[in-house]
Parts: sequence; C-alpha cells; structure tokens
Amino acid sequence: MAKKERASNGTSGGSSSSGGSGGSDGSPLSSPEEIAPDPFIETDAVASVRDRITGWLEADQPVHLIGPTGCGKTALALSAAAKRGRPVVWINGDEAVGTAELVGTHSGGERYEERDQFVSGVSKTTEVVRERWVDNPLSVAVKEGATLVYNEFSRSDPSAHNVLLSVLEEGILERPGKHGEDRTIDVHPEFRLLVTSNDVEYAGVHEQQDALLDRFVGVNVDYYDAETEREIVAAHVDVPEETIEQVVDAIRTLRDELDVVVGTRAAITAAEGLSVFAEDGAEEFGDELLVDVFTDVLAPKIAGEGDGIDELRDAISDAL
Ligand SMILES: Nc1ncnc2c1ncn2[C@@H]1O[C@H](COP(=O)(O)OP(=O)(O)OP(=O)(O)O)[C@@H](O)[C@H]1O
Repeated sequence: MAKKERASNGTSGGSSSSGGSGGSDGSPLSSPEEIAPDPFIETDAVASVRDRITGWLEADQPVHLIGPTGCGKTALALSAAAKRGRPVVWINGDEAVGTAELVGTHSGGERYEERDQFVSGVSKTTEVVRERWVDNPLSVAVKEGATLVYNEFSRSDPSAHNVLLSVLEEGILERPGKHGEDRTIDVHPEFRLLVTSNDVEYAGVHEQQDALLDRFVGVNVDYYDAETEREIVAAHVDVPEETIEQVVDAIRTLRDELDVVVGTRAAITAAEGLSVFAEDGAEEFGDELLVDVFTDVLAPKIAGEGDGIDELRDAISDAL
C-alpha cells in the first residue's frame, strides 16, 4: 500500500461531522498531542505562517485563517492549536450548526421522585422532571480555556454566531435556553478562537456579520512553494522521488491553467493513484496515465456539468 501510515485526525480528508470529535470519553476536548497533525511538514513557509497564527493567539486575538481549498488551512490551524499546549475543541461549520450546536441544549428530562412525609403514615410522592443541560463545543471551550478551532466557519448560518460577539467583546458567553444563575459563563482567560474559511466561501456562502469579522485578525494563506508541496506529498505517499516531482509539477501547471481549484490534497490523491495504476516499479509515467489519473482526481469538481468531463480531460491533456 502506498499510503503512509498516519494518525487520523481529520486533516487528510476533511471531517464531515459538525461537532468536535474530541476525546474518547465523548467530551469535545482533545489534548494538544491528540490533535497535532501527523505527518506535519514544517518548511520555512509552513513555520512562518503557523508562527503568525500562534503569535496572534498569544496576543489574545481571535484569528481568521483564509485561503483556497486544500491549501493546508486545517493542518495549519490544528498545528497552531497544538503548539499552544492548551486543550483543543474542534467544530466543523455547516448549515446544521445553530446556536444550540455551539453553546448547548437541553437533552430530555431526568425523572426522580420527591417524597414528603407529613405525619407518620401520611406522605405524598411527587414526580419531578429535571431538565438536563448538555454543553456543546463553544461552552466547553470557554469554560476550560481551550483553543476552539472552528473549521469552515463561513458555512454556518451567521445568526448562530451572535453568541460569539459577547464572548469576544465582554468575555461572557450567554447560553440561551439555559435557566438559572449559570445561564452565562465567564470566558476563561486562556480561551482562544481560531476559525478557517475558504476564500471563495468567505464572501459567498453566508455573509457573516461585519461586527463579528471586524474582531478577528485575518491571516491569508495560499498554496505553498513547490518544495513544500513535494515534501507534503512525500510525507503522505510512499512513492519514488521522481513520481513526487512529476505529480507536483503537473499539479502546479494545472493550478495555473484550469478553471477548477487544484489543491495540495489533489496532488496527494494523484500520487496515491499513480502508485497503484503504474506498471510495477515505474518511476515516471506516460502522458495518458497522467491525464487519466488527474481527470479522475479533479472530476468531482465539475460533477453534473454535462460535457464537463470531456472538456476537463482535454484541458488537462493540453496543459500537461
Ligand atoms: N504542513 C503539512 N504537512 C503535512 N501535510 C499537510 C500539510 N499541509 C497540508 N497537508 C495535507 O494537505 C492536504 C490538504 O490540507 P488541508 O486539509 O489542511 O487543507 P484545507 O485548506 O483545510 O482544505 P479544505 O479547504 O478543503 O478544507 C491534507 O491531506 C493535509 O494533510
């Protein structure tokens, strides 16, 4: 198998669940060691942007990491969060994320009986239903002083994020729906927020409130230099150096020439494909195999576009 053994932490395929996976006890909290991406390549380019992120977090600034699909935002965010050495809570933005998914909700009732003994032989039993409150990632993170990594945050409905304003501005989290004195939580001084957005979706999917976006510093990232991309692909796929070079050269050409987004993940997938489809032990590949593999890898980006596949194959063939 060409795929290198690695710990699974959601950075290679993108997690689809909204809630953080967290630790094995069902808590959304993970230790820094658990979420640190592995493998994680740290060339100068990678370290410099990761250190910008950790620097801003140290300065107590919420960070918005913005960049194109598959450029390494999630890996950077998790690496920066792990570097802080605080527990980490992870959440993935999507349409289903509302205020309750962030702050918590009542999860049914707990029944118990209260017994009043009036006089000897006369008693009354009352069944009481007590609502049980379950915290969700944001509440857990602000209580524990964790780093909240909120991936693809612009995919969630902006109204879900109203609660973030008072967290960032006043250091208070309100839990709508929760009754009693502990309806609000004082934000732990070590709590930090790190959100990521795809640069297209940042403006496109849901326009987030300016009042909220203004409170973040924005760190913009792009695809890495060729040497960094080669090292990343080599860290994920066990193929000869020549194959890595050929794949990364091709990916960078296609990125410039095609209308579809061609990320570093596509390079990793193509290298995995080539290692399976190539003749045994081949280090370089014929044009036809390259075109086939890249067409398959990039096809999902134009799914449902009629003649799209033929056009994509021709464009890839012309570019390579
Ligand atoms: N520094 C790195 N070291 C090792 N692998 C990396 C590094 N940066 C990115 N990768 C790998 O490249 C691929 C894309 O990275 P990642 O998922 O972080 O990108 P992304 O920008 O978050 O993507 P998307 O926009 O699709 O969510 C993943 O397989 C990831 O493991």
